[in-house]
Amino acid sequence: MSRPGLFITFEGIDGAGKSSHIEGLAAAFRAQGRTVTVSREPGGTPLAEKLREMVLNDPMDALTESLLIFAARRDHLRNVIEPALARGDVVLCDRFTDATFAYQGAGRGFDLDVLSTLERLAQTGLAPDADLMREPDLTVWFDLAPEVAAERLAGARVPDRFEAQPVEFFRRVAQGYADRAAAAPQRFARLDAAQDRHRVWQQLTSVFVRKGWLAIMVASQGGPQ
Ligand SMILES: Nc1ncnc2c1ncn2[C@@H]1O[C@H](COP(=O)(O)OP(=O)(O)OP(=O)(O)O)[C@@H](O)[C@H]1O
Ligand SMILES: Cc1cn([C@H]2C[C@H](O)[C@@H](COP(=O)(O)O)O2)c(=O)[nH]c1=O
Repeated sequence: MSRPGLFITFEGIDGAGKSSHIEGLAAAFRAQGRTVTVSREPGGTPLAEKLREMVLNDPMDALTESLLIFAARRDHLRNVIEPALARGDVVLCDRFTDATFAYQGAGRGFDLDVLSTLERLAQTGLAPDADLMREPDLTVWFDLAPEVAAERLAGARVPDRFEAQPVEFFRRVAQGYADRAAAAPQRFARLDAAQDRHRVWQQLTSVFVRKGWLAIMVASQGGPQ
């Protein structure tokens, strides 16, 4: 019997530790016989990856940034996410629309109502139910103090336009995530991302075990190297 697709997103400020765990989680789902699509935003299609390069590197105002991000998102939904969900895949996506509300909304101070309008335009009319606005089934929020994230990233790579922002920007972004989580507590799972990698992995997999999406045996075997 085919299983319904699952759309799972990973959120948090830069350096919170999301990427360190996504492949491990994909392996855990595959070990249970699920087909997994791993992707990221902005990005995930050739067009969206081109838009990502611009958003991360070229100077622009917050409206331009938001329009490009939602354009990338629609292309990603049309060509990758919706087809994968229709096949019954588990889709693991490094960031989605909560990032737009946190970074462009809370971080840059851009109008949240305009973002909600763009969200509805970009995320509706693609699923089998034409009226459905696609949203994640679960959003895992790696919650970490901006000062700790900055320490983790220091010297790790050349900073992009976002990573180069001051710590005050990331305080606003972190508050943006907290507001999103408070508004949708059923969808969000908060992890204490200040713990070491192994403990973060344990927190992460226990969320999926509690939901009945991963077996305890599979969850306890994987994890960070
Ligand atoms: N629990 C942890 N404790 C200490 N360091 C960690 C932990 N998790 C990840 N790191 C390190 O912190 C840095 C950032 O991790 P990672 O790239 O996974 O974060 P991210 O949330 O995906 O960041 P970004 O969104 O900016 O790509 C990496 O150098 C990684 O090795
Ligand atoms: C989806 C999305 C992303 N951003 C920002 C957040 C990050 O700084 C970068 C992506 O880099 P990562 O290393 O892949 O996490 O883009 C944003 O500002 N708004 C968004 O909607």
